[in-house]
This record gives sequence, C-alpha cells and structure tokens, in this order.
Amino acid sequence: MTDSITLTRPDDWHLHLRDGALMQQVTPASARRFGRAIVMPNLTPPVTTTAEALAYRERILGACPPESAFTPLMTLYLTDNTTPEMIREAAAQGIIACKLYPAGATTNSDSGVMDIRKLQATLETMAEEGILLLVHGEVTQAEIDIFDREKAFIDNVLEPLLSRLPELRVVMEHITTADAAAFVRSRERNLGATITPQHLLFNRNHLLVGGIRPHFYCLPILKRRDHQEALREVAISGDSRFFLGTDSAPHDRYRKESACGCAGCYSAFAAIELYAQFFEEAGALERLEDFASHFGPDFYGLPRNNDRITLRRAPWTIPEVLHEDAEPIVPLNAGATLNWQLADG
Ligand SMILES: NC(=O)N[C@@H](CC(=O)O)C(=O)O
Ligand SMILES: [Zn+2]
Ligand SMILES: [Zn+2]
Repeated sequence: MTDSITLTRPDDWHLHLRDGALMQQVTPASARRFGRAIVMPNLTPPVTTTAEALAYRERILGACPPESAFTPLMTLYLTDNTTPEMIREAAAQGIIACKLYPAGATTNSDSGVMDIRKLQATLETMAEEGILLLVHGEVTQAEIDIFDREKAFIDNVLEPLLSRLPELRVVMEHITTADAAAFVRSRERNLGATITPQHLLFNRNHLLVGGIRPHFYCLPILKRRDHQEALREVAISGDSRFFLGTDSAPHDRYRKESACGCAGCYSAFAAIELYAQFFEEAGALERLEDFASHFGPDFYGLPRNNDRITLRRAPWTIPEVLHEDAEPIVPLNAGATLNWQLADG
C-alpha cells in the first residue's frame, strides 16, 4: 500500500474565496495546497471591472500567510453590460477569464447574463484576446427540472455558443452529469471541464436519504449515482480536458442549516486530500497528478508549477465544524475519515 504521494503542486481552477472576514478565514487553506487558483467573481456586489478585480486580488494576497507564493488568477463576472473595451482592458491587466452566470442560476448570480446571444461582440473580443469563458452550465427557466438544467444548458446554450465562437476557449465548470462528460469528449478542441470533489465522492442519496443534509447541497445539485459513475470514469481516464476545480464555496453554518439553505460545499480545508481519497478509492492514484497538477495549466496555456507537495497516509476525522470562534463553517463530509494529510514544507 502506498503511504506517501508526491506530486507537482496542484492548482484549483474554480474557487470561491469570498471577501472580508470569511476570506481571511478560508484563504490560508487554499494557499497551503495550491500554487494558483481561478478566483470566482460572485461577490456582493460582483466583480465586474478590471479595477475591482485588481483590488480584490490585493485583498486576497493580504489574506495569504506571509511566506506563501499562492497566485490568485482573477476573473470578471459577465453582465449584459460587459463591453469589448472592458475585455481589452482586462486582458492588458492580466485577467485571464470571464465567468458566465446565467441570471438567477446560483449563489450571487442576480446580476448575471440574461441572454448570452447579446454578448457576441464581447465574446469575440475574449476569443481574440485569449481570455477564457468559464460557465456555470445550468439554465434557469422555472419549468425545467433542477436535475435537468445542466443537460438543457448544453443543448440550448452551450452547443450553439461553441458553434458561433469556435475560437473561444471554454471551461464548463463543476460538471455533474454523464451528458456533460460525453459532450466535452465529443468536441474536437477548446472545451474543457472541471470536476469537484463532491461530485466525484457523492450522489443525491448522500443529500436526501435519511433526512435532508444541507451541507451536501450545492449547485449544480448532486445527481443520481450513474452520473457520478460517469464523472469518476472521465476523471481517471487520462483525458486532459478534465481537471481539478474544487468549487469550494464556504457559507456560514447558519445560512446552510436553514429553512432556505444556500448552495455551496466547503472543501478547501482538505481539497487535495479529498481528491486523493477518491483517486485511491477508484484504484487510480497514479492519475491524480495529471488531473490535479498538469491538465489544468495545459488547458489554460500556463506553465505547470515547478515545486511539489507530499501527502502522507495518516487517517484523521474531518471536524464537525471549523472556525467555531469566528464564522463557523461545516466542512464537506464532516465527521468522516480521510486517509491523507498534507505534509508540511
Ligand atoms: N456551487 C455552489 O453551490 N455555490 C457557489 C456558486 C457556484 O459555483 O455556482 C457559491 O458561490 O456559493
Ligand atoms: Zn457555479
Ligand atoms: Zn463555484
């Protein structure tokens, strides 16, 4: 049995660091594990301009431990009013991606895009400037079942968008269905996908059997087991279009344990350890490094990290709650055992 894994330092290609006190609490956990992270712009109010993104970047750097070399990669939140000029300015200032939230699809998405077809000139400029489009891939029409919203997005929004913009590089974030996995595989180029630890480790039974478990509630919602199986298969397949993006999305415990609990799982406290748990369960530990550390930078056209991290087998119990004396957060899979620990240094 392997007792230690050393791998190129991984990156997180989908992360919510929030702002203010919560950002101070959660940022060190990501900075310890990852070299870089694509930071989501869904603050309140959202990060829609380059100036806001650069100011946010400074606040994040201020929340990193002093010795940390963590690099936040900044994104802009697309709205109906994002112009080609704004994209050119963003590119000039080192912003590497824009995020599409269909209006109303998820946490803090109210100012999201109403009709993506109206943003054609902006998206063309993104393709020209080499800025990636990251999508929360769910439609929002009330009549579409919540379990079908990802598939409907692929058919009604994503496929036509990719046909209109063959040069635009797109990442379908947090994919949750066999349909999304098959769609990404079916494209020739320019489409990648991130997969979260919760969608690899769990399915909707974990959310709903024996009581409603709000800490497994995220969007897109956990799907049935056969979708989980399809995601597991592509994650270990060695297909370089699928890579790590935690979607770690912390919320105060009391906003999740509520009559109307909000969406988001907190995984940054042990993100790479959770993925290692899954790869080991799947008998594919030797594929972890490609998924976690190689395929993401390759897709983004960035260099791979040149330092390494080590995980050691040392089983521990995930605490029931973290940051109890500040804003308490319940971690993903609280109370369960994780086999791996990050070695210091
Ligand atoms: N995934 C979630 O359930 N929530 C995210 C938003 C998102 O990534 O859709 C959040 O910001 O809380
Ligand atoms: Zn999302
Ligand atoms: Zn997210």
